[in-house]
Amino acid sequence: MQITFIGGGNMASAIISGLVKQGGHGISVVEPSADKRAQLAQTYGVTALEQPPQQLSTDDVVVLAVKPQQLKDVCLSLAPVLGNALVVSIAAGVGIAALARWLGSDRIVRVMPNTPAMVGKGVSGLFAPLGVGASDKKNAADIMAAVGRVFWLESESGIDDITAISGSGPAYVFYFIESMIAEARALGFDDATARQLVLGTFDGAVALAKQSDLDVATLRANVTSKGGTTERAIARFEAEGVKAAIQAGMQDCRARSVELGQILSQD
Ligand SMILES: NC(=O)C1=CN([C@@H]2O[C@H](COP(=O)(O)OP(=O)(O)OC[C@H]3O[C@@H](n4cnc5c(N)ncnc54)[C@H](OP(=O)(O)O)[C@@H]3O)[C@@H](O)[C@H]2O)C=CC1
Ligand SMILES: O=C(O)[C@@H]1CCC=N1
Repeated sequence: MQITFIGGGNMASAIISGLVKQGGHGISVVEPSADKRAQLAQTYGVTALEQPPQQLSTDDVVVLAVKPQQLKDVCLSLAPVLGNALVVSIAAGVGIAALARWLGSDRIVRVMPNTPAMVGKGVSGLFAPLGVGASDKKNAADIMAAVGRVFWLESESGIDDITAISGSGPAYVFYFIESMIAEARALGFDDATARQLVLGTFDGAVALAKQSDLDVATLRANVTSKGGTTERAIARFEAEGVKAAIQAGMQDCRARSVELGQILSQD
């Protein structure tokens, strides 16, 4: 596959790193920053361009990896050279109808990836409208499968849903990790030890949740001895509304995805 990324920032780099490890693809990246171009070429051995190619072919796949706010201008400038290339947009919010209007093509798949793609542990939600063919869907899924797990969504609003779960989710997890490391430091552990204690705990808990036949609520109950220490911590979390805050945060995240789509898709 010949894949051209438009935008070589955080998420594009994460996907490119997985594709390069897999091998067998021709990858180029269009990126305005000279420093980022040099870094991408050096780290991944990809072709880094300042401007999009003069013409794309029907067999090409173009991955739109710029910020949602940059997407309209990027699509309008791509339209004359796009030909009939398949477009994969990883941008939050902006819907297929607006993309199709700006690109003059509806051969589009939307994807919501996440940054653990960088280490091959990404989770991506994909949506393709009815007119997109099976081989285009397979190509889009193959790109994302190179960096992790792939889930097809039945409706485009599923992209907003999954943004609130897995797209933004790594930041929620890092927030929890950061909070625990800060408290471990406050208890007197040095930075490296605090990090190992907390990351080891996450690693172990996730591995146990994946391997166990028990659901996570039971696994939590198994740590929580009656009258013991964990019970106090969980009681404080509940009293402070931590679970409700996490759920409300996810709802706000989803609402922002919808709002971005409404604001940025107007014309
Ligand atoms: N980060 C994440 O966890 C996730 C991000 N996404 C989506 O991925 C997209 C990219 O996000 P992210 O990688 O974090 O953002 P970044 O800002 O890291 O990357 C965007 C890149 O696009 C470059 N750029 C700007 N204008 C153009 C242009 N005209 N042509 C080519 N490149 C251009 C930017 O350069 P410069 O900095 O010089 O402006 C920047 O390097 C967003 O739409 C986001 O919604 C989706 C899922 C997860
Ligand atoms: O914060 C954002 O808007 C992007 C989309 C999902 C994760 N990062």
